Amino acid sequence: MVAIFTYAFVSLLTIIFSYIFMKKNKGGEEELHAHGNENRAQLPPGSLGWPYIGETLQLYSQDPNIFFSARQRRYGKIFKTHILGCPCVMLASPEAAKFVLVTQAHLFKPTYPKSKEGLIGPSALFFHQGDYHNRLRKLVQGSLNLDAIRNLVPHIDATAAFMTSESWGTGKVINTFHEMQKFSFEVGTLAIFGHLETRYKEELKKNYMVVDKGYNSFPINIPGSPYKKALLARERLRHILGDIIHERKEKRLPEKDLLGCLLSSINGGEVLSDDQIADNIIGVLFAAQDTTASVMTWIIKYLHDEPKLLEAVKAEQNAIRISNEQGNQPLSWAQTKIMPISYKVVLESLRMASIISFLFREAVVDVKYKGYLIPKGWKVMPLFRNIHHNPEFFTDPQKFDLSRFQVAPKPNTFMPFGIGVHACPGNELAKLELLIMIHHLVTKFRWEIEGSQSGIEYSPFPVPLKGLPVKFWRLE
Ligand code: HEM
Repeated sequence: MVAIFTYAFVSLLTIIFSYIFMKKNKGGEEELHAHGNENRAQLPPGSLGWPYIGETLQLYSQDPNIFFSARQRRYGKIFKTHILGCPCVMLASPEAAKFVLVTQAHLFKPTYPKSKEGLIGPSALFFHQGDYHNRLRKLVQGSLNLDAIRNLVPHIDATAAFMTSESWGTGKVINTFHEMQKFSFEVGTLAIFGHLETRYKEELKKNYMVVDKGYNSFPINIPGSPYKKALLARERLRHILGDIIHERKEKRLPEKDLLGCLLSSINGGEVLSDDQIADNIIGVLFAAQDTTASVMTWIIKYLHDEPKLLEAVKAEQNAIRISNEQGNQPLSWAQTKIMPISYKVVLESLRMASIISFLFREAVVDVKYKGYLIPKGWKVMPLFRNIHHNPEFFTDPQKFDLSRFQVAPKPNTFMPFGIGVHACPGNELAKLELLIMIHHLVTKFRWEIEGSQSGIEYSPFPVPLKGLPVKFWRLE
């Protein structure tokens, strides 16, 4: 009964949401007719579903991966659909992903619902193309390059040690995803601010969590709704960031963290405004936290499910721990570079979980690709997960198998961090923090997954059901 009500409720919300979205995007349908018969014939195969709602209900009433792979089986690697009020072209081939994200990236712009843009901040780099994006991207990349992150190793190591010592190890059930969110938030703030006073960090964390919750909720701006609460928390975040920015400006210290890079940027005599800086800080926190936390949660599950592999990872990490006087010395940058088994665990987990299953772009002009028309205004979605799970590129794709990374995957078949001008500038930091967390987990704990339920929930990234409840016991 509850399931029927939930389904009916979700369906109703979906219809309302589709309608609102559709009104905003009415260009899509009109575009389709404006092209006339000749071009209409060139649209990719696939179904646009029912009038107005398209295939939105089908997408939301099942696992999205099944929705996409069923259509790929039926129509091939390029197909059209209509979801959330938008006509879309789905692309499940490496060549098509490269076309949209790299070689012809100027024909496609990033696109996000306005409600989400408002929560992060309109000046965050991932909403932009062109000069402003280039400028911001250089700054973000500069603060996350290898030289910058190698200095973070002792701090990430200390954070992982502290977090796993706090409440773990007593056999109490913990929500793995929530714990990993705390960890990735700490690492994110390290990269952004270096050392930040605890009172600021606590305020940021408290309000950021409300924003994060609202981001994943239905965007209805009425008092008490998670979305409204998130908007209010976003305002508070802006104030806190305003104070931090002000303090940093007063100190006039040339820091190399992201805030330092943003503050010292001068372009044609112009500095970035405090709003631009705040939007980009919230943007990076957003890009860094749930992504890394979801992948770490999957790693804990995969290692649990593969006992032999877990033993091999333990042997690799214990050798390092012994050379560090049983963990009394911190991990070094050089040591994080000699973890070949653990590194492949990270890569294979990124492939298996494909937590960013697809990206959204929008065609800025009519585009022809492989004889098909992608009309201006249509959404275009490179389907990473379909590519990562295609047996043409990864044999027996459902199997967790490190040997597939013995050689580099074929070009554009492995894109967990995207490709092209918007590819993830935090990818090295993400892999580094995952390796450091693996080191602490396998050398100090054994763990059991609580309950027998398997399944996936979306928050919005896929994570094991209920955030993977796990009992950890200390090894010593
Ligand atoms: C395992 C963890 C992560 C995954 C899977 C991931 C994945 C991605 C992907 C696929 C994109 C491309 C989006 C697009 O093309 O539209 C992206 C962009 C981005 N990521 Fe990550 N990311 C992760 C962690 C991080 C971390 C730790 C940071 C920062 C500390 C970060 C910062 C960013 C930023 C700022 C962008 C936007 C870049 C731009 O638009 O130019 N990410 N990420």
